[in-house]
Amino acid sequence: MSLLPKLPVPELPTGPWALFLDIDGTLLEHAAHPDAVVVGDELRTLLARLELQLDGALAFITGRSIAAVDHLFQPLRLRAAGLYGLEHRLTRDGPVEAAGEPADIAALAEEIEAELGSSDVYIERKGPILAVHTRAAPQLLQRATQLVEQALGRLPTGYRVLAGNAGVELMPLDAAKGAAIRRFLDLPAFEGRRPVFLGDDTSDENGFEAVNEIDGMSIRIKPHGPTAARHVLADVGEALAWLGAVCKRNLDGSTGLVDPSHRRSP
Ligand SMILES: O=P(O)(O)OC[C@H]1O[C@H](O[C@H]2O[C@H](CO)[C@@H](O)[C@H](O)[C@H]2O)[C@H](O)[C@@H](O)[C@@H]1O
Ligand SMILES: [Mg+2]
Repeated sequence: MSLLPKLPVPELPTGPWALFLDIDGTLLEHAAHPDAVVVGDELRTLLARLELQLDGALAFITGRSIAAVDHLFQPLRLRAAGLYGLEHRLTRDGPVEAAGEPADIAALAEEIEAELGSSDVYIERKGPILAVHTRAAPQLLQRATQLVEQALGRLPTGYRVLAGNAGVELMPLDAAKGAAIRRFLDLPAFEGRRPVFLGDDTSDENGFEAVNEIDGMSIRIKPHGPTAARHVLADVGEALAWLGAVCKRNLDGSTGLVDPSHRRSP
């Protein structure tokens, strides 16, 4: 990670490319509760157009479950890696293997719920991942972090604690956005394309590192400190404006965004 000044985001990537999108804090403004975010029709239309222009080489890379993503964006369904890559939908209409909740994570969730659960603290149970949201009670973030860190000692090895945006998450070590992006790049629809990844959070840093390693474009939204991303955008508004400009330029036919030799894959 570096504090070096970041390059402005290029107007458009050159050559065939693929788009990987974080959701919260990148495409959607944060809201008081995970269920309170708003997906507008304009965003749905923009994503559907970009997906078409990219011949299917677009995927959500998110900490949410894919079921939660589908609910938010319905009726739009896109390729997705959910739960930081623990879940995948590799084709638009393909199946998702939902990850179950291990008994020890369920017990921990109930324990934290008993101590902190209130209208101000939301404990989001996402199968093997537990997120404790303290946006409405920032004074409880320290205690929430302490509880999940203490639990690490009791759980089987293979879990880590990651600071979230106004909260904290406990997750398996193999939940990582970089690996999720690499998995998509092995698919025919993504072959030979340069990855472009937009994200806003600590959990996106691993994705930035992965795309940097393969000559992709890493773009961090609203960085608060050091980031591995090579480009920055100020906020969700700028991210949407950039995506909108990319889409419009392609509609105008003035970019090589779509390589016509690429077959549209399922
Ligand atoms: O990887 P992302 O797509 O950015 O998802 C990260 C987490 O986003 C959600 O929580 C965050 O957004 C909520 C809505 O704005 C906000 O209320 C919460 O404080 C944020 O932490 C989602 O609920 C999590 O499951 C994701 O991991
Ligand atoms: Mg995010």
